[in-house]
Amino acid sequence: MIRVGIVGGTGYTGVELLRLLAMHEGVEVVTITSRAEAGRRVDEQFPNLRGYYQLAFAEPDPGVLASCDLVFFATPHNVAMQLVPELLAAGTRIVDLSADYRIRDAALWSQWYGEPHASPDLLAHAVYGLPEVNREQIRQAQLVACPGCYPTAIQLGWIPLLARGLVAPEGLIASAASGASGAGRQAKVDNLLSETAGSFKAYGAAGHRHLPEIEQGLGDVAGGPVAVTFVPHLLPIVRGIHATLFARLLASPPDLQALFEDYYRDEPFVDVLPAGVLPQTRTVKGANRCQLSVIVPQQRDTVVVLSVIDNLVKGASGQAVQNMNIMFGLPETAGLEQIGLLP
Ligand SMILES: NC(=O)C1=CN([C@@H]2O[C@H](COP(=O)(O)OP(=O)(O)OC[C@H]3O[C@@H](n4cnc5c(N)ncnc54)[C@H](OP(=O)(O)O)[C@@H]3O)[C@@H](O)[C@H]2O)C=CC1
Ligand SMILES: CC(=O)N[C@@H](CCC(=O)OP(=O)(O)O)C(=O)O
Repeated sequence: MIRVGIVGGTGYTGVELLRLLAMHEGVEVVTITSRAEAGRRVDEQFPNLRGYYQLAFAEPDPGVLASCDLVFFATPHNVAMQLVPELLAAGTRIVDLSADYRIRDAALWSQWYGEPHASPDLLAHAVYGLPEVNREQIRQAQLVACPGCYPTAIQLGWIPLLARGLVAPEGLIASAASGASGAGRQAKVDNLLSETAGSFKAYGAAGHRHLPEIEQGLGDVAGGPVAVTFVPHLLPIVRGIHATLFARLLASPPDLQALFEDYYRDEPFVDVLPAGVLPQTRTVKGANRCQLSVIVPQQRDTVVVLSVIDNLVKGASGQAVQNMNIMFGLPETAGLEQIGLLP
């Protein structure tokens, strides 16, 4: 049994980790933290978990966390980076769902996150936890930085085209939309039902903090710099991301449907839909799955990729469990076989 700790158990990604790990036979959750709810039973706070956990929330205790084989951080940025150095020194492995270790360049991180990085020396040791790109490095990693939700949907859509050098790397355009759970469980006026329902809007259009992460990851795949225009939107749904990705083809392309199917043939959690079938957020809701379609509208020189994920599963907690499975030599699909909820 892998002894697991979770820091940040009362956010949406924390409770989603608990839901997924309850079905995972190789894991025992030994501690789960919340400062606000310390002492309260987990299944009292989240009745969907009744019968699965006997635990109560606890204050984060570095000693208890250091006794775990693996600690998940499901916390806002600037939390993991304070505790991770001590836990790594104790031999505990880390999967961080926050942005603290996603960007290799500490100055670039500070520019987008607005504060100095607390453990910049560890950035070079962190492995970016997108298994479809970094599976081999993840196996040995002590510290895995789980990708953000938009970066997961967007990178998986463009990777086959950039890896094969088929599109112009400097002119990539991503229009993506997220359900409101992407903003977390903190109370904010912008996320009230009456602010979101029945409406659709862009936000962060002048620059979103996921941009440097997307450009870094795609640059690694392309083998050189890429430039992305990224505009996120807020969808009046709870879960789901839909990304519409535009890129200019450099030459008359090969059969792109066959290329995508071939590229992701052995990936358990990336599903290239048949030609003519377009993805929907509801078919991946609750599932650790990215569904993709590739199209060349009007047979011109722009290729469009459509990519959907559940932001809380393949975009966060499911991907975190996938990383844990790889790190501990378990079947990659363990605990992650849920089918999307339709409708
Ligand atoms: N929501 C999503 O779709 C996605 C989120 N992420 C990332 O995952 C992380 C968690 O997101 P989400 O679950 O939405 O966040 P929430 O804001 O909903 O939850 C935050 C959790 O962190 C705990 N926490 C906050 N501050 C501290 C602190 N200083 N020390 C210890 N614990 C703290 C809170 O508990 P308490 O304050 O009681 O201790 C709470 O349990 C974020 O970094 C987010 O960016 C990544 C991908 C997708
Ligand atoms: C709808 C919504 O507000 N989404 C969030 C994305 C949250 C996320 O997952 O990003 P990190 O993991 O990098 O925090 C946003 O745009 O800020």
